[in-house]
This record gives sequence, structure tokens and C-alpha cells, in this order.
Amino acid sequence: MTAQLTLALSKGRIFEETLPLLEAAGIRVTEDPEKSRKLILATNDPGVRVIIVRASDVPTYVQYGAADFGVAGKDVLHEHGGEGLYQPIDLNIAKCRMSVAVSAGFDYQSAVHQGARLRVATKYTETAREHFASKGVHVDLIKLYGSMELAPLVGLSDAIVDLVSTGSTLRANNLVEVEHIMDISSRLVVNQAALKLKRERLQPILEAFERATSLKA
Ligand SMILES: Nc1ncnc2c1ncn2[C@@H]1O[C@H](COP(=O)(O)OP(=O)(O)OP(=O)(O)O)[C@@H](O)[C@H]1O
Ligand SMILES: O=P(O)(O)OC[C@H]1O[C@H](OP(=O)(O)OP(=O)(O)O)[C@H](O)[C@@H]1O
Repeated sequence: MTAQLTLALSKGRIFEETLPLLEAAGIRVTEDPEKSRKLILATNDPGVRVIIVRASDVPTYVQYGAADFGVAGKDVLHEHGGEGLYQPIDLNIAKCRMSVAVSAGFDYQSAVHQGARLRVATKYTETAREHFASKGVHVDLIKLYGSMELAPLVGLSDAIVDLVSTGSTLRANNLVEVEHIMDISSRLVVNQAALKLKRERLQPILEAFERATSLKA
């Protein structure tokens, strides 16, 4: 009997941008997560199923082997730490950057140089902690789960650490990007035990993903 493979994806951009890669491996998801409330989706391959989880939960499902493989942003992987995960391929999808942003009138350089504590609101506390520690800037981190752009506008924080792509969310809220922390794209992550035990099933899919990714680059 061939092993069943479970792929963890989040709804939205990661699901949409992974579909062509799956197709390159001959796999078609037969249900639409935007239309269905189902969390386990079938594919045309009876040996492969897709589970729909929150973007930030993908590494956890894969780490514990509840999914054999998944797709997660570098932002999410950096926060998770990557324990128990093999990360063979940068899929070059869901591309954006992690940045520090402040209200347009805020003098960030002076605030940083004066050595005062900076209040920083973010969902990405580990990444922010590392970034400011490497610069020797003292920060008070305020953990948020979304709509980070609001925090400086209502006095919750001096700065935010968030993802930026087109910059339109920052512009719409009169914020400016003052530091680029890292470029972000999504990676394929594989459970380390599954990589050994289900290698025969996984390998052709990983190879197809790799080919499709390099063709796109
Ligand atoms: N504006 C963007 N442009 C391109 N890629 C993005 C953008 N925003 C986020 N991403 C990338 O896509 C991934 C998934 O983002 P998505 O918005 O679907 O989930 P999320 O709302 O950040 O996560 P969660 O549901 O766990 O809170 C992010 O982890 C990031 O790597
Ligand atoms: O620079 P931009 O192109 O405006 O993208 C940046 C926004 O995208 C992400 O949010 P989210 O995924 O909630 O928003 P989206 O799906 O509307 O991009 C991120 O947290 C920013 O708020």
C-alpha cells in the first residue's frame, strides 16, 4: 500500500500560488476552500490530500507530522524557529518584505539615536526582537495579531514591524517605511521523519515543485 500524503496550506495567496506548482506535479485540488467550509480537501490523486490551516499554523502541523509537507512564508518560519522541519525549496511565491514603519511625522532616526526605548507593535515579535537587538536599540514589544498599521495612528506604538508588498496599506494610513528587515517568500517545508519514511512518494512532488519554481524564475 502506498503512503498517503497530507499537504498543509493556508487559504488565500499561498493556496492560490501553490496550485500551479501542484499542477506541475500532476495534482489538482478538487474543492475550492473559498467556497467550502471543509478543512480536508481531496485531490485528483487518492494518495494526496490538502488540509487548510492558518498561515502561522502550517509549521506546527508539519513539525508534528500531522501534515507531511506544507507551504509557509519565511516570516512565519522565522517566528516558529523551524524545529523538525526540512526546508528544501524557496518557492518564490507570496513575495513581500518585512519592514519597520512609523507615522509620516515621526523622527525615527532621532528616536533610535537618543537611546530611548521604542514601542514597537507587531505580530512578528521574534523577528523584531532580533532585529532591534542587533542594532542595539531598546524596544518594548507589543504583540498584535493583525491591523498593525493602526497602532502608531492611535498612540499604541511608535513603530510597527510588518509585511509590505506594494506599500499601499502604509500609504493609505500615512505611514512610511524606515527600515528593511528581510525579503520574504514562501518555502516548502517537509516533516523530517516523512522525508525518510515517505521519500518515494514525496521525491517526485518535490522535484516537480523545484522544476516549476526554476522555470518561473
Ligand atoms: N501583501 C502581501 N504580499 C505578498 N505576500 C504576502 C503579503 N502579506 C503576506 N504575505 C505572505 O503570505 C503569507 C500568508 O499571508 P496571509 O495573509 O494568507 O496570512 P496571515 O493573515 O498573515 O496569517 P494568519 O492567518 O496565520 O494570521 C504570509 O505569511 C507572508 O509570507
Ligand atoms: O504593501 P501592501 O501591498 O499593502 O501589503 C501589505 C499588507 O499585506 C498584509 O496584510 P493582509 O495579508 O491582511 O492584506 P492583503 O491580503 O490585503 O494584502 C500585510 O500585513 C500588510 O498589511
